[in-house]
Amino acid sequence: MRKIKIGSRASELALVQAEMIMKMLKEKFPQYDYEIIKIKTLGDKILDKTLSKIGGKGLFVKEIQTALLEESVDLAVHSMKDMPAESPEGLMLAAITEREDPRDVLVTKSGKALEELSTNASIGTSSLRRKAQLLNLRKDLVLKDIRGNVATRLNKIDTEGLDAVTLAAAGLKRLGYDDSNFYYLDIEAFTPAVGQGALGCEIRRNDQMLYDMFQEINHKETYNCVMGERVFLKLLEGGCHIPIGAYAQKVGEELWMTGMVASPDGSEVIRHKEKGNFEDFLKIGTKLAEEMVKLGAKRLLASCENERGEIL
Ligand SMILES: NCc1[nH]cc(CCC(=O)O)c1CC(=O)O
Repeated sequence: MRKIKIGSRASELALVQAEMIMKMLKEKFPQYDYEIIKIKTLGDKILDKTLSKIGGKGLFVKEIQTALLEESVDLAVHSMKDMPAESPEGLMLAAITEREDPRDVLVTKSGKALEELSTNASIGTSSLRRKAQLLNLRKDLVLKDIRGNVATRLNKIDTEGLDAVTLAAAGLKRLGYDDSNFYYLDIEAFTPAVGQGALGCEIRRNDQMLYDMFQEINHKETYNCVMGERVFLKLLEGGCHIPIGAYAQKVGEELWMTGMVASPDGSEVIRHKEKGNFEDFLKIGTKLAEEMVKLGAKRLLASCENERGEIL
């Protein structure tokens, strides 16, 4: 009997996510054995530098992809937000599961709204996208770089004396945090990261059995939305770290997608919406990128040569 080995980062969130996928597999395919194998990635080992300085988002997935290629695991569960634009040769994305809440959350001790924070309040985040959008809404805010897993970042409200931290709702919810001190940032005014809230299942391209199994696990609606967002990201970002985000959703029989590009100081934010037939997700992502270039996204992108940072 085949045993399916699932590779996961060792963080609490990554393990919860790997367990969610394992449970879905077990329910549909109880005839197989499953095991989660923890893998330490470079992004987990280096906690004292901002991510961009050590190589960007691929850091969280590279070791797991190597384990897949070497066949020490058969499946990798990733946050789609952390996945580079393309899978390495020999691997493929077999499924994307139903999206959790895509919004970002401001966490304070007492559940304050963004408008309620005092002047010059300090907020912990290392994400260029979150920094730019926070500053765009409140230019008095003082942004502090923080790294580490979700629990570590939440603790920094106390340990570093911050007024708030911003995190993805999806991670907080999956970890079971009580949301009484959450302030959900409005998705129209605060664009999520591409793929935020969605999980991707990566396999070896030649693993027909797992490929077939995952056709029953894939969430078509989330798949179209996230793949559309990723086309937008690939066309605009081009390996350059700038504040960028996108969010697509199904509305009736249509797909509506919002794109966002900003200057790192938040003084300029360009947002634009495109919509079209739900199956035309690649076209819509492409059109959105083209329209945003016309609106000045190129000029903001050009500034990235001197402004490098984390994009997540
Ligand atoms: N950058 C790490 C990361 N990757 C995915 C999530 C959240 C879960 C998700 O988006 O699915 C997080 C934590 C966070 O940004 O708060």
